[in-house]
Amino acid sequence: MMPPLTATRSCFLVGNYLSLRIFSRLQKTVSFHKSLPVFSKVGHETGPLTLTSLGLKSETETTTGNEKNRLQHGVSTLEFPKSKRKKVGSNREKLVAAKKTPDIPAAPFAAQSFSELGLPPLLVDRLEKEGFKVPTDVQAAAIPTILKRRDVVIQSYTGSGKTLAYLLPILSGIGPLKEDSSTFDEPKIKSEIEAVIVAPSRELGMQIVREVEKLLGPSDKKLVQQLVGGANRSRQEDALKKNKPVIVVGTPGRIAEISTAGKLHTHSCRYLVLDEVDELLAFNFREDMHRILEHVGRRSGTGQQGSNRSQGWQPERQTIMVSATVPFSVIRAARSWANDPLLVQAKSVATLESVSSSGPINFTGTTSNSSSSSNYQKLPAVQSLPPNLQHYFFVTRKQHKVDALRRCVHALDAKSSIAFMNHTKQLKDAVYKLKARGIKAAELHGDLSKLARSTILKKFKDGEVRVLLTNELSARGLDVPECDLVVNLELPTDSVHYAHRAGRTGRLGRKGTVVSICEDPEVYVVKKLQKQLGILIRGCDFTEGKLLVTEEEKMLKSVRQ
Ligand SMILES: Nc1ncnc2c1ncn2[C@@H]1O[C@H](COP(=O)(O)OP(=O)(O)OP(=O)(O)O)[C@@H](O)[C@H]1O
Repeated sequence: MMPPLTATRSCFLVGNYLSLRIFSRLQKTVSFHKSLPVFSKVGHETGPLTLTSLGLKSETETTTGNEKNRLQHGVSTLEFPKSKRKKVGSNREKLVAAKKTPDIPAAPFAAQSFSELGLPPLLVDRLEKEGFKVPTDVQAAAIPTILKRRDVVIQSYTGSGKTLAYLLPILSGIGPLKEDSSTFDEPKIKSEIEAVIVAPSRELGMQIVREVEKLLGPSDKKLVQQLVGGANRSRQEDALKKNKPVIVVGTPGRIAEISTAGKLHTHSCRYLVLDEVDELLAFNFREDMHRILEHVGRRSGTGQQGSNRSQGWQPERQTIMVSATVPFSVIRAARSWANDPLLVQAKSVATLESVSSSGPINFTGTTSNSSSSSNYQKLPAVQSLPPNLQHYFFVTRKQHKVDALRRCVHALDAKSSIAFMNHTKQLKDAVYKLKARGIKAAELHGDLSKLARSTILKKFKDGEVRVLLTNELSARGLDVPECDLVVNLELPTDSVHYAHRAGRTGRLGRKGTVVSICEDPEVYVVKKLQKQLGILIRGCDFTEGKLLVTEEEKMLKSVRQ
């Protein structure tokens, strides 16, 4: 269990960052397997806060953050004279309005239709029925590239539609919606999986399953099978046998377990997707990922396990790696695991060679030769964070944090909020306090059973829970479009975690607000995050039921008194 994020620990995280980089590098020199060189030392499938990404963290930092803020938010300064204190009530109204309207005017739509991307008519029809009419930018870039059978690394900001960006080309090639679906009913001698999708958490895995089921429709939904941890394994194995799915979606541990037991046949698999790939590089996934990478799409007799690379063997599969945050370790992994992969971003498709020559590809990326923390570069944070987010911080004492959260929810009239904490015990206390104050709150963390987690998530999605208190478990991939507020009740350990937490709101062009509630000694951490992300995080106060942008120094003084 990690200690609380105290000021001292924050100092350690940020101040001693260089030492951690060196430590991380030392670890990386100890490779577990030739083909798996990039696992960092920590991380958990069920998600207590980890330092995983410290080893992945950028050594770059914007020196012109204000310039970027001007561009992103239309504000010109970080200073807020008293005369410029303003209510954010208008933002609040817009948040509610954004929820009511089905149209998303700011959505990142590029191409006019899915059919112009080369998807089969059956699939396009199904998409239209499900309300997906126009592809997003990243879908417009990724779909034709994957259809051309290229391996890809897809990087685009949270909530930009990366899931469909890889699911649609896969469903064009396999299952009942594929181009020539008449061949789908061919009797199979042996049930073979054609696509394996790996996700770091059960929730994300289940979310992807639901997305595939939606597209396959009720009569064919058994063609996708979830293999997530925490669920009954023998039931999953029975379903594999009985339903003969073509797609499996799961967590690394469970997929590897069933594969090792000889009950998952993936040697002829055509697609391997690694969703949230930078998280999948974590140390605790290394053995399971090793198994998956070695067995998915590996035709028997074509290579010896563990020696494939040295013998020039290439797996006969398409490898698709996806995340909003793509550090250089992912690029290294892609070079090792994929076949001449391309980097697909919202408006570009490039070779990986172009990445290495131009340095980091986003704020979490580091070039292999950048070793000094003073070697900061400009950070295109916009690549990882949704464009319509407003970021604030509020300073208070530890014992007043939960009350600050309550005031924040009321001030913004937020209907659906996710509040992040780092430790389960404090999280439970916070839920208790919020409930005592009449707020519909619930907890979501790894100590709960899979069933309890799904029930709570459903309640949150249905609007029965107004504030969901959770930890890093929910920071990645969780898609609740209605979520209009993210609160960091405890600060994330670094900019990568901040980006994924923040990305739970403002999805697909919607507006969203992120408020970090911190103690006075932590303000410098917020400032550091602001710099690293290249965003403006404004000081705020909650007065008379409104969120007020404050004059930063004044607020700090009043808290210190
Ligand atoms: N073309 C589209 N039209 C309308 N809605 C879409 C479209 N593509 C995706 N969506 C919806 O947008 C939301 C966000 O998509 P998705 O979860 O794939 O984002 P993401 O980029 O993977 O985010 P994250 O990085 O947080 O995992 C989902 O609710 C999805 O159903």
